[in-house]
Amino acid sequence: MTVSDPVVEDVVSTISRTATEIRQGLVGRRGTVDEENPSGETQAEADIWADELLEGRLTEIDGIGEYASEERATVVDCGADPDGDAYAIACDPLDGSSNLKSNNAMGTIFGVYDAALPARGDTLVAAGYVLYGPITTMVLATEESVSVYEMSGGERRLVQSDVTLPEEPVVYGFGGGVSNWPDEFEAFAREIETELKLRYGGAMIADVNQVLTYGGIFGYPGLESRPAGKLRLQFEGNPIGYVVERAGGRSSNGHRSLLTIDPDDLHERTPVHVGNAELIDRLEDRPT
Ligand SMILES: O=P(O)(O)OC[C@H]1O[C@](O)(COP(=O)(O)O)[C@@H](O)[C@@H]1O
Ligand SMILES: [Mg+2]
Ligand SMILES: [Mg+2]
Repeated sequence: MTVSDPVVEDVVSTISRTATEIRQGLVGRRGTVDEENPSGETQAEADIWADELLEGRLTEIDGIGEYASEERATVVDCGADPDGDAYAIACDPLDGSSNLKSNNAMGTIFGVYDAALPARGDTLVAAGYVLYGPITTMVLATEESVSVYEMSGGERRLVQSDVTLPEEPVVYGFGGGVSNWPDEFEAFAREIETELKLRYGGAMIADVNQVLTYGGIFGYPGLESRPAGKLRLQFEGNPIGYVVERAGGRSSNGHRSLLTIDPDDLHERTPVHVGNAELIDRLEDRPT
């Protein structure tokens, strides 16, 4: 099934082809390099490599005006104007790349914004992620629906359309470390852990995919030591918020939808909570 917007279709098929190469190219690129990304985190060899592959391909697409990623300081200008007819793409080339060491799941996240970056999440026209699990899958949310594809040989094959979160939540995963959680979040987490089953793997994409599959909640809260949390709004929070909201769930920074935050900076961080609406409502009901 192709996406009705031809530029978005071009982006999605380019990411499908590139993701297959990224997956194969992880072999031999598990080490870190002596560089930090704009968020001050040590980069893996694979982070830089995946970013360069995606940048090279996506900036060639007609109708794409900007490319930005977690791994580069500034927006790449590709000529067309995202405040006019063109779109802007924001990527997390490898989400969860610290899992390379232990060979656990990782992903590639993308958002297609109809605005110059940094942009609000409610200007997204599509967003999704590739999950490098035992099977490489893509979850794609557009204005029309949320679909799941299995990827093989650079092609994507639809396996589920009109995806919605299961009504009965089953799993939860919260990042950041209990000793670093603010008291209010800890109290919420204590409640949730008596109701749901823990699933936390250290790659947001893999953890969110469990929430989408089984129902539940994923959160990376603001921390005592870092009130804005760890995850980045443009590359992680917004795309994942868009996917989960399109699938009938909710996203939040603890107070309101991630998609309604006016960004000040390309690399700004935000607390991220996504999942079944009833659970996100309960989280927001607690004063923080
Ligand atoms: O190691 P922690 O604190 O649990 O952090 C895990 C979180 O960090 C991330 O790995 C950050 O993403 P990157 O790997 O793209 O920097 C998330 O995927 C994940 O949810
Ligand atoms: Mg990430
Ligand atoms: Mg990353």
